[in-house]
Amino acid sequence: MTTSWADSVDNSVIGSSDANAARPARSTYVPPHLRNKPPSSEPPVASHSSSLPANDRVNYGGPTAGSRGGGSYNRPDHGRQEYGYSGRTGGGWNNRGGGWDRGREREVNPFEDDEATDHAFGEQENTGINFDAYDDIPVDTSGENVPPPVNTFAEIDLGEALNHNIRRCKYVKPTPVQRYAIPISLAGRDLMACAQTGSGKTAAFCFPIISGILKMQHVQRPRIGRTAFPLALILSPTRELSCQIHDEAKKFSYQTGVKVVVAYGGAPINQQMRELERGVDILVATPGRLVDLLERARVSLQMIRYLALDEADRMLDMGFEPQIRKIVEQMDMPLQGLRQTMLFSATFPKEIQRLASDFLSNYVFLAVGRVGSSTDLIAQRVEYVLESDKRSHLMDLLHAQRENGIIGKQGLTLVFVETKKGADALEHWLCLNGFPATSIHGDRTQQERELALRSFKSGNTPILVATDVAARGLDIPRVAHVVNFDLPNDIDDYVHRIGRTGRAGKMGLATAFFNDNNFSLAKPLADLMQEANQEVPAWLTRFAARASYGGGNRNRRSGGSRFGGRDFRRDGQHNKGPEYYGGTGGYGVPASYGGGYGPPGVASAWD
Ligand SMILES: Nc1ncnc2c1ncn2[C@@H]1O[C@H](COP(=O)(O)OP(=O)(O)OP(=O)(O)O)[C@@H](O)[C@H]1O
Repeated sequence: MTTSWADSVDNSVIGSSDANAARPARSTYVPPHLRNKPPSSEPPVASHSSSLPANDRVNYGGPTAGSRGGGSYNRPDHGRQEYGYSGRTGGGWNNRGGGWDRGREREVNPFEDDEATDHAFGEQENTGINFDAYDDIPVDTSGENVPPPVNTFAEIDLGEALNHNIRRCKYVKPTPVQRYAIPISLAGRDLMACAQTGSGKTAAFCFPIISGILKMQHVQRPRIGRTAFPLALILSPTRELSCQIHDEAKKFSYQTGVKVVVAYGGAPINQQMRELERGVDILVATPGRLVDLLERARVSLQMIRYLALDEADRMLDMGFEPQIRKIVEQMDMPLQGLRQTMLFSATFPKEIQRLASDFLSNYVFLAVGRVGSSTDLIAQRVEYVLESDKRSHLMDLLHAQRENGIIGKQGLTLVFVETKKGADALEHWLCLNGFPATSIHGDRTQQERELALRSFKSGNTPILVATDVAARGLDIPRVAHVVNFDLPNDIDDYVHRIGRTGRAGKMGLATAFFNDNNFSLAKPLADLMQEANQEVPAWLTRFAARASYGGGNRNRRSGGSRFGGRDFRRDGQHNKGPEYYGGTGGYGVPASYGGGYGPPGVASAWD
């Protein structure tokens, strides 16, 4: 029995280095940042003895063995019972209850929404995937004893339940990144994977995690107050992306018994804490909200077996690195080697690769496609447009689209701007001019952000004006056109932005408005377009030449080899000190990277 705060500190589990170790029950969990603190009369963390079932996974064998501490998970689905906000009823919060209908304790069918959407858009199946587009894609792996790739899902032992969900997702065969990354991860190897936008990275890290959890035997988790002990942690830089990964992971783990929970900023934390109390195997989170939950002792990372960072280069750039280090290195997560770590992105600058290697152990580096580049599926146009002409130019584009019938439900347009104010103003102006638009940026409430995204996805407002908060990861079907109304400062941001179209083998169009203010982007943009077999206008080539001579190019990919993603370990310089990163040209002057994400003050837009 815990009698005092000091006792609870003494009794707490301190820095487990053995993720497999079963811990004796304690009544109060003390988060690592509070351990060894002097006793206080007011414990900062409420001590609750709880009879709630812990998340023990004992002998869980998949769909046929479907039982766990809290009851059977293999109940037939009885359809989606809406509670909370559905978007159709208006008001309130989107309920992301981990896919459970609490009223009836039944797992909600996550595929129902897809079926409804397919029906609404007259689509029967995922037939748009053009795998031929990927056939001659270059693939590069490095590291010791790299496990060989597979050609089909059947070749991989993912388990019947997961295979069934893959079929439900209408995934017929693995995409190239999945062909390589899944066997590497299933072999237990750490992985740094670069693959082009829209190429299926989410499944590439979710499948091995879910399959690994299903294979775990006798995992006994501590029963400590209200603390949740997830087995896997997936971190992503934005709230919307975390929600999307959560939705995908729920589909992949439907009726497997694996419980997925999401925690992100801007939404009520109490609701998320309640969900965590009900049990969690895979926690998908944004870093800020996770740190909050860790400090409140509502989550402990001591049982983590799998750590995945999506958009890993973004997660390790200047804005997020301290939070990520805190989560991974200063709380109670097992050390690298004792957990499996997977880092994924479409872009991986070398200085970030070096930082990332701190989190990895004997890892495999995988590059699929011209990494850091855009896919050939996106037709890229760049037009010289003065600041003062941008609105009328956009209007011309939209009118042309309307005439060609590619606006509305079947053809969504995503317009990127530099600032939150700029997003509001452009949205307002578009609406005034008869183009239904909405916007997403860091100054909008989370409810507004989620509502805007839903309205855009459904085609109700087929134009979304966005800041970089929507640049990464979001998988919105039917985005036909991405307009860079304001170009970003960083070429990697450009790659991610235009990657909101041309996904999963489908074609897309990206138009950029360029003017003298974008001088520093001229060379990397021209290089990138050339790499992707796009027509580079003569005036841009001239800008690029001037930029190379005049030192105007401070962008990190100025050296741009044809195969942009290379394992930095191969350079033989990765043991060098900081001077390596201060080199001229090529990758990385520290002052330039991160520049694309704006000053530190705007980082909140990403949380
Ligand atoms: N094997 C597959 N077969 C068919 N479709 C797939 C397959 N794998 C993934 N997809 C679909 O491809 C789309 C893009 O996948 P995903 O969002 O994981 O891309 P990504 O590589 O993470 O992109 P980004 O770099 O923008 O984050 C999704 O709609 C997903 O459902």
